[in-house]
Amino acid sequence: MIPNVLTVAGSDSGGGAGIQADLKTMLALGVHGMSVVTAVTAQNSLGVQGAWELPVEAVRAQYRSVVDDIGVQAVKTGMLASAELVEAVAELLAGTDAPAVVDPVGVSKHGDSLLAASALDSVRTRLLPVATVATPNLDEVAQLTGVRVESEEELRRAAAAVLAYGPRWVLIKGGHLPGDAVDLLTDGSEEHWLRAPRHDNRHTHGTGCTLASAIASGLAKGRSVPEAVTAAKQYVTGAVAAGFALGGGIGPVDHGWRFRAGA
Ligand SMILES: Nc1ncnc2c1ncn2[C@@H]1O[C@H](COP(=O)(O)OP(=O)(O)OP(=O)(O)O)[C@@H](O)[C@H]1O
Ligand SMILES: Cc1ncc(COP(=O)(O)O)c(N)n1
Repeated sequence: MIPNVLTVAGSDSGGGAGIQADLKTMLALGVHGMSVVTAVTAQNSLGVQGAWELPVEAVRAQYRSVVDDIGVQAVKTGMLASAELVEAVAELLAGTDAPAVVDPVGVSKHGDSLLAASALDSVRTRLLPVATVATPNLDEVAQLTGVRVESEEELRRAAAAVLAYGPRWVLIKGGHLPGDAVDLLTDGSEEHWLRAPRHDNRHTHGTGCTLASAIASGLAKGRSVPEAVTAAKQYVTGAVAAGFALGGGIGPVDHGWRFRAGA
């Protein structure tokens, strides 16, 4: 049986992040990918030129179509744009019997806002409590909790501040710190440090989406959270190492790096 994984996220016309990154990751990791589109962005390697949210009923209808007929073994959320969409998706997740990986996408790599400031409170109080794993980057940690991380030691304080909102596990992504690419996974009692060499590659568009979708794919296959996160980190590290120059700015990671390595 091939597990079904659902992404609830925004479309990236450039194909490097969002829904497109999620579905490519799912194909590469051997699960069946499905999508609920929350917003459409006009986006490329230079930034986000425009963004349009879908009506909340369109998001609910897509979700119900997939879950009620096909069924899901894991869900991943990404760009949710507004408080109304965050709250609707949190309610849908709460009624779904599958693990949820919540990537609380706030700002794109180019600094374009992908979430209204008025939605932050709904992320804290409605979305994070229904997450099996929340995967904020350091900017999102600062936005959501006020904790600013400038060194590896401070990742622990960031994790505690996010866990206080109720996700079962948190993976704090230290990709924006200098030095090794170090992330901290914890549920408040166990700690797992995930360390990979930093690849000196500026083509890192979509790393966060790719990592969260890879975790959801592992959970859908029945792996534990630490096992799924460890495998996902290996996949994203290889994808960053192979990332390619596309357009005039920050190119995408290579979701197909394992196929090419084996070709
Ligand atoms: N240059 C790099 N080399 C190796 N790993 C990296 C690099 N940059 C980021 N990572 C890893 O990629 C994953 C995503 O981390 P990052 O902090 O970039 O997330 P993000 O900012 O949410 O990504 P996104 O660009 O999708 O918003 C983490 O496991 C991080 O350690
Ligand atoms: C639709 C969508 N979702 C998520 C991201 C974050 O990815 P990045 O930080 O690499 O720009 C994005 N740029 N676009």
